Amino acid sequence: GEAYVGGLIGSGMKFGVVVGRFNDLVTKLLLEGALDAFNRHGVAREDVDVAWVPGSFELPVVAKAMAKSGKYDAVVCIGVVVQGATTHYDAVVGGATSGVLNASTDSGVPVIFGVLTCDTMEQALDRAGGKVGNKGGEAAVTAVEMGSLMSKLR
Ligand SMILES: O=c1[nH]c(NC[C@H](O)[C@H](O)[C@H](O)CO)c([N+](=O)[O-])c(=O)[nH]1
Repeated sequence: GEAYVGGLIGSGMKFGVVVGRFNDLVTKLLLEGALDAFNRHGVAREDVDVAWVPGSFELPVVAKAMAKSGKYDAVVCIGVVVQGATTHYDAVVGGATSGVLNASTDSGVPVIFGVLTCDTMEQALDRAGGKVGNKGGEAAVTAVEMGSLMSKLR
């Protein structure tokens, strides 16, 4: 039987990125990390389209539109939800999580969940280029691997 393996070189592939403006002190760092990772994995800057939305709750509708456009090998969603500062934390996280999953499974295009759900802003910053790494960069590499894998399944 076949062994399908996604590669980590994204040259010639196209990606969409949807970024939440809420907590943009951190989401900007996550986006930078994603763009840097795409570059390091051979993706040309002009092959990455970036859309900004007000918050994580708005990520799914734009991610789904990008995925269904047929223009992208994969879509990355970037957001930050901080429990300590959010009265409706569960609503935002729940909506973003189920919405992003639906955008992916409904369109058949990988939509990568790069939404930080942290207790404190410090934890979020640690995951946006701090001592824990950059989750935006990790989401971009996941997008390259998934885009590559999907192209082999067609
Ligand atoms: O991305 C976030 N959106 C948040 N709210 C906005 C939400 O995503 C929608 O933009 C808003 O509910 C309008 O639909 C947050 N808080 O509420 O704290 C948050 O921490 N992170």
